[in-house]
Amino acid sequence: MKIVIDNLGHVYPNGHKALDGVDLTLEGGRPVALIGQNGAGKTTLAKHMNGILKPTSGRVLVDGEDVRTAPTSYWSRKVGYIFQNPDDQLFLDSVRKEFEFGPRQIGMSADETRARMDRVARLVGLEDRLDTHPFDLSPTDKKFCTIGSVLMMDTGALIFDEPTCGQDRAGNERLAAIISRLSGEGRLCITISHDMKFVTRNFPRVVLMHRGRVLMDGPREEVFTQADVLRQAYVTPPPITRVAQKAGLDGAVFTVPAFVQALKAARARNQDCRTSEACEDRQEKE
Ligand SMILES: Nc1ncnc2c1ncn2[C@@H]1O[C@H](COP(=O)(O)OP(=O)(O)OP(=O)(O)O)[C@@H](O)[C@H]1O
Repeated sequence: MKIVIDNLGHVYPNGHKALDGVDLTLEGGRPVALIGQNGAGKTTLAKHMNGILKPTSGRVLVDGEDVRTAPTSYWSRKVGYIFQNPDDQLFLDSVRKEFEFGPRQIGMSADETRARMDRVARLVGLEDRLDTHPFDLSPTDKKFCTIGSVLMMDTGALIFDEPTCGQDRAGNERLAAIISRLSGEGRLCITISHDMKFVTRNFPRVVLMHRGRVLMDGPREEVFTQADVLRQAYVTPPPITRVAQKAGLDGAVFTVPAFVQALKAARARNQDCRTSEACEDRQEKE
């Protein structure tokens, strides 16, 4: 799946310009995080990728097809959108019915639907809850029910809008495992998130938005070392990254093991410096 966004602009009917010349190419099985402060335009951008919104200028191409040329129902078979609030998505009286709903709309056979349901229910951890009413699920499982119902459509790309909102640590780990699995299958996973710990741990590519534009797009290691740009966009790196930066450790540090490694490397460099004549000379000069 390849999504090309070409000079995309979006002005809402009330005249508010939410996107202003966005250029992006999203492709393949490398998970991408969309970050930026509230109102930066992340959701507006993502909603163009499956035709929920149509460009007011520029173009969005999904596998070469312009999103303006077909209704949202067509794009939802190609790009799944998992909304932030499960209550906006769930409306049937069992997990099973939620999972069957999408496939039924597109005329999938009963056998195919059953086979998919087995796979998806296992992936989202709801194989024992298929006959439960979604409103009787825990908030975490409710979220996984919405994810499962979208996964049933077997789309090449998936958009997760604030998926960690209201999740506990175990929920975040389940989510990370699902995104990793889907990416490993070559699906394009795009995630909107304000949770920088989740972003830095799970998304090799990060797109930073600010006032309807892309401010940075690159590997997380590059994006999270641009402290000035992040500040300009009101994005705060995770605490461990900030501590490492304040301590002058090299590179972008996102985890405790990486912190320990960077600290050891810095100590070893200092040790080498103390024992080498060249460093002693340099230190004397300094
Ligand atoms: N239906 C709408 N009509 C008018 N303006 C809107 C509409 N939806 C969003 N906006 C405005 O467009 C801008 C971008 O909103 P959007 O929801 O895309 O931002 P976001 O980066 O996803 O923010 P958040 O992180 O809070 O979800 C904001 O100023 C928002 O108020």
